[in-house]
Amino acid sequence: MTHVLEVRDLRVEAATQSADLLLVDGADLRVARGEIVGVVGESGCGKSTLVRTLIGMLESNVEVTAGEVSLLGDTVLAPGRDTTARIRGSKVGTVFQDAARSLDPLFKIRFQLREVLARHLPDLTAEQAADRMAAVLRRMGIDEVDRVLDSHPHQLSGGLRQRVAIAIAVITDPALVLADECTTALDVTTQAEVVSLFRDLVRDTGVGLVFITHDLLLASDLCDRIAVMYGGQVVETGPTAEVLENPRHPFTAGLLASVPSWSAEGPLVGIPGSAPRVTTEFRGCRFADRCARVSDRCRDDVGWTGGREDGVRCVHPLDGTADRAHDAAGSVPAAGKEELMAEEERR
Ligand SMILES: Nc1ncnc2c1ncn2[C@@H]1O[C@H](COP(=O)(O)OP(=O)(O)OP(=O)(O)O)[C@@H](O)[C@H]1O
Repeated sequence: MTHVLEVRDLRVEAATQSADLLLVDGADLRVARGEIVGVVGESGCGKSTLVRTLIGMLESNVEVTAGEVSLLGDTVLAPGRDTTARIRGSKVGTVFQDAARSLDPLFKIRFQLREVLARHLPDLTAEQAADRMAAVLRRMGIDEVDRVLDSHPHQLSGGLRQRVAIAIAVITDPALVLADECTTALDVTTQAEVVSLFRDLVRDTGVGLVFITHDLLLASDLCDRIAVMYGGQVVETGPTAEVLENPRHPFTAGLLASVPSWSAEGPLVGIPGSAPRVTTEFRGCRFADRCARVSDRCRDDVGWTGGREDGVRCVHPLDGTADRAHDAAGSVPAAGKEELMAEEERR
């Protein structure tokens, strides 16, 4: 099967004054037509770098050093070849957390949508362009099409601005949409509306969606498959229900244990400590220093248990809910447990 998106063994490095950092390491991701794949993880795990790589918007000190990316079977990124910037806006639409990044405050929405069409679909007549603009806004659940088209971004509510930002991302009928924390700044009700919009859009058009979020509840609600990232690596991947109901990576279990509704039966436990700064010299599991199951083997390069499609990057994966329950309460290394106990006592 030809996938809409196929990312293979992607490695992205950043040169800084103190060290060469590894922002994304060996990442794989596949998205089929009409599929929603969630990329979840803590802040700083490399989610946005992955998105910026896919749309050719990396900062000047950041470079792709290995791996390949294909869109609809065509290689768009490989050693010595990068055409990702060319397909941005036409075959790949992007929605960012802040609609301000997608919208220009100086221009009315009508002008901004027309600009996108003029750049990517220059053969459309004025009438066809007008029809398309009205249709895409209606698809976004917007009734007052003319008012919105004649507004500047600041005249619209936050929720409406984000709908327009999504409209800009999809007006060219892209094969793939990348949504990077695009519901994070919205209130809960608007968040639910945007999630429902995405669900309908994917069902009706067959577009592939990569939904980047740190919110596991949102991901569980929307996504068909999930890739959990930690320290620049995808550490666990599979169908959403399997990953979230039976997590195998201790980090995934820790993440779940810190979500209130998942931990209803047990204590709510955060993951003490923070992710390591991963330089190109770094070896071994990125999560080792925060993991109760750590052993010497974790200090070597850690491969996949199971495939990269349905597997876990761990040498001591959890097995079943009993393990998970134990780990949720005990996933904290000794030092972390002391921290938690001290905090309890202070309270
Ligand atoms: N240009 C850069 N130079 C050096 N380090 C960078 C650069 N861009 C990102 N990083 C670092 O790479 C890591 C991954 O960043 P990224 O923004 O991809 O993470 P993220 O998971 O999207 O986090 P967040 O949710 O906070 O945006 C972070 O530690 C970040 O500080």
